[in-house]
Amino acid sequence: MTQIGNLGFPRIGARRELKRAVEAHWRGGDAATLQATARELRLRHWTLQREAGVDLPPSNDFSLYDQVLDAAFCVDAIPGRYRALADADPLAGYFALARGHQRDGIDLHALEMTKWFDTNYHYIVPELHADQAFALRDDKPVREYLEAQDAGIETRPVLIGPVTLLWLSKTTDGSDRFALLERLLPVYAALLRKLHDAGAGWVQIDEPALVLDLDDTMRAAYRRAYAALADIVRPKLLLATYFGALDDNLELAASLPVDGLHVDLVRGREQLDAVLHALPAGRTLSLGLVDGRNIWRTRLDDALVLARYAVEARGADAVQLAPSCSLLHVPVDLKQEKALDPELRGWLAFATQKLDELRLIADALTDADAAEPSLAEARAAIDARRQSARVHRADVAARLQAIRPVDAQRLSAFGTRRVAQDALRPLPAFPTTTIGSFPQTLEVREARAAHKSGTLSDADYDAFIAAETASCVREQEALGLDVLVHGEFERNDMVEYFGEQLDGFAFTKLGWVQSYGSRCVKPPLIWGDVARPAPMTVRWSTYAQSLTDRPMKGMLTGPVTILQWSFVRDDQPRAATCRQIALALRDEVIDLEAAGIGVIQIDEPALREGLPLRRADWAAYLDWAVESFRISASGVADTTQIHTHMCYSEFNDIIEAVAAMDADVISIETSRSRMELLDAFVRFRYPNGIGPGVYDIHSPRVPDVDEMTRLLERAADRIPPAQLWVNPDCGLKTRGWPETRAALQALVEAARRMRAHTPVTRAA
Ligand SMILES: CN1c2c(nc(N)[nH]c2=O)NC[C@@H]1CNc1ccc(C(=O)N[C@@H](CCC(=O)N[C@@H](CCC(=O)N[C@@H](CCC(=O)O)C(=O)O)C(=O)O)C(=O)O)cc1
Ligand SMILES: N[C@@H](CCS)C(=O)O
Ligand SMILES: [Zn+2]
Repeated sequence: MTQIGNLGFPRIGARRELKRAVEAHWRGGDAATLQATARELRLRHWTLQREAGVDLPPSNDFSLYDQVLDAAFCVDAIPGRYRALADADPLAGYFALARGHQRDGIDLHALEMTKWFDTNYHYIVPELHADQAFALRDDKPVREYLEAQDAGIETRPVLIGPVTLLWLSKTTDGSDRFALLERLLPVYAALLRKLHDAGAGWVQIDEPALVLDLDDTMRAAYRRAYAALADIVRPKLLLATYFGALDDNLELAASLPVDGLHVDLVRGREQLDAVLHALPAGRTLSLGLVDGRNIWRTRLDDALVLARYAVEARGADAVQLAPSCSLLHVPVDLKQEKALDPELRGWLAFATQKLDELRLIADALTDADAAEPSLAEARAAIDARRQSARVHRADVAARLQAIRPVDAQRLSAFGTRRVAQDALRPLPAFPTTTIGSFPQTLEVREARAAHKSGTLSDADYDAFIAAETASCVREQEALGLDVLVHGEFERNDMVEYFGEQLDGFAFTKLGWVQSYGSRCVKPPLIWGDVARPAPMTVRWSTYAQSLTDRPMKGMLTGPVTILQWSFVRDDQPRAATCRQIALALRDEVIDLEAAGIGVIQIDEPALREGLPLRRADWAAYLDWAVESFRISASGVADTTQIHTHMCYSEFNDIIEAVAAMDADVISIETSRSRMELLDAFVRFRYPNGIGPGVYDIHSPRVPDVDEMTRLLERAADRIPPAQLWVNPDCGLKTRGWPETRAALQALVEAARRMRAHTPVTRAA
C-alpha cells in the first residue's frame, strides 16, 4: 500500500496559540504553562494528521522559536557567552540565543537571523568556530517522539541533516564549517541510536542543501556524513530534499547509503524519471506532489499521473505520497475562512486540505472509480479558475505591453540627483532617520481589530490613527531625527496593507504563517491582474508632512517584496505579476511627489530572498526584479529622493543588482553582523547613500551610545562618511515605546558624536 507522509506541519496553531503562549512567557508567564500549550498543539496536530490519513506524521517539526536553533541547541552549538545562562536555565538560554537577554546584569545579543532558503521564514544562524565541540545536549527529538508514542501515535522524527546544518551555520573566525563535520557526526549517531532505542522506525533527515549548487567540499561532506551514519544502530533514514530539483546532485543523493529519498516534484516535476532510474532498488521514494509553498488546489490528475508512474516503476510499498516540503509555509486550515469569496475559496487548499488531497491521490491509486467523483470535483474547480473572466484585465495587459526602457530610468545620474536633492533639502552629515514603522502597540492592534469588527466607527478609527501619527511625529522631533516617518500605524502589515488596496488581491482572516519566532504574517493571495484603483498612502503621508517642517518620508513596499510575500498566481510568470505591481506603485510614487512628499522609501527586503536557489537562474530573476523596482521609482524628478530598505540579506553576491536599483539611499540591516554585511558595498565602491543599521530591532535589548558609535565608526572606516546615514536595522513595529525612545535617543546622540569627530567632505 502506498503510504502518505508529511514533512512538517505548521506549529503556530490555527489561532496562533503558540505565539500567544510564547509571548505570555516572555512577559513573565511560567514555563510550565508555555510547555503545556506546546504539548497541546503537538498532540492536536499529530491527531489531525492521523485523522487526515497521514501514516507517519512528523515529530520534532515543532519548535518554540525555530527548528535550526533547536538543532544547534541539541548538538550543544552554543557560543560561550550564553553557556552560563543556558546551563542554569535552559529555556532562558534558548530564548537568549534567539532574541538576546538583558536582565540581572546579563547583557547578551541575539544570534543573527536570516532567511530559510527562498522563503519568508527566518532562522537563527548557529555560530561556530574552529575549536567547536559538539555534544548531545538536548534530546528534544527523542522526547517529542516518546510524547507522541505515549499518545498512541507513531511518528517519524525530523532532524536537520548534518551537512545542511553546517551550511546554515557561520563560523566567527572564518574557519571552514565543513571541517567540523567529523566532530558533529558522533552526536548525530548518538541521537539516532537514542531514537532507535525509543522505538522510531524511520527518521526524516532534511538535506535541502542538496538542491543547491554544491562545490566539491560539500559533495565530499555529504559522502563522509552518510558513510559515517551508514553502519550504526539507527532507524531507517528518509533523506528529504525540497525547494527544487536535485539536478546535477541527483547521482550524489541517490548514492548516499540511506533508506529512502524524498524529492520535490512541484518545483522539480521533470526529475521523476531520472530519480526512478538513479535510486537503487529497495529504497523508499517519497514523492512531493502537493505544493507546500503555495495555496492553490493541486491538479490532482497531474499528480496522479506521477504517482501511478512511480508505483508502476517501484511497486506501491516502496512509494510514499507527500507535500513537496514542510507545510510550515502555508496556513493551517481553509475551513476557518468563512468570509472568503466562495469562488476563490474553491480554488484553494491550506495545510489541512493538502493532506486531504494526498489522501485522495492515495485512494485513487487503489480504487480509481471510487475516487472519481472527488477527482471530478477538484478538476471542475481548477477548470473554473483557468477559465474565470475575473482573472484577466485588458487595461492591465495593455499597460504592461506599453512599458518602455525609459520608464525604468531616472532622469539624471545619481551625482546630479544628489546635488539637486542636497540643495533643496540640506541635511547634516550622518543624517538620522528610521525605517518606517513605530511600535504597533496592543492599543493600535486592538483599535484596528475593533474597526474591522465594526465596533469602532470609521471616524473614530481615523481619529485614533491621526492621533498616533501626530504623537509619533512629535516624538521624532523631540528626539532630533532629521528625516521623519509617519509611523505606519494604519498598516496591519507592510504587504497585506497594500494588497488590501490593490485589485487582483484577496485576503484571509486567519491565514497566518510563521515568519520568525512568535511573529506571523498573513500573506495576501494574488489571484488576478493587479491594478491600483486609488491612491493608497498619500493621505497619511501628507497628513504627517503637514505636522512638521522636517522632511517626511513616504513609505511604500516595493513590487518584488509584495510579490514575494504574497501567495502568487501560478498561471503566469512571476515577472509579469511583478511588473503589474510595479506599475501600480509607480502611480503611487508619482502621486506622493505631486502631493509634496520629496523623500520616498520603497522597501525591498525580499529582493534577495526571491533569488532562485540555482545560480544559473539568477540573472533572469535579477533583470526583472531590478527593472520592476526601477519602474516603480523612476517616474519622479531629480529632486525627489528615493530610498530603499533591505533586511536579513547577504549582499555579497547581488551587490551589482543592488547598485543597479539606483536608489538614492539604501538602508540595510547590519548590526547583528557587526557591519560585516557592508563588505560587499565596500568592495563594490557603492556610490549612493547607505544607512547601515546600528540598532538590532529584533531584540528587546537597547544598545547604548558607545555601541552605536563604535558601529558607525566601523562603517565610516569603510565607506566615505558623506555617503552614510544613521538608522536602525529595520522598522520598529515589534518594539515597545520605552525601548524605542531610549534606543533612538542613543542613535541620535551617536550621530552627533560622529559629526563632531569625523570630517565629511561632500563630492560635488
Ligand atoms: C519585515 N518583515 C515582514 C515580512 N513579511 C511580511 N509580510 N511583513 C513583514 O513586516 N518578512 C520579513 C520581516 C519579518 N518580520 C516581521 C515582523 C513583525 C511581524 C508582526 O508583527 N506580525 C504580527 C502580525 C501583524 C498583523 O498582521 N497585525 C494585524 C493583526 C493584529 C492582531 O493580531 N490582532 C489581534 C487582535 C488584537 C490583539 O489582541 O493583538 C487578533 O487578530 O487576534 C494588525 O495589526 O491589524 C504578529 O503579531 O505576529 C511579522 C513579521
Ligand atoms: N517600512 C517597513 C520595513 C520593514 S522591512 C517597516 O518599517 O516596518
Ligand atoms: Zn526591514
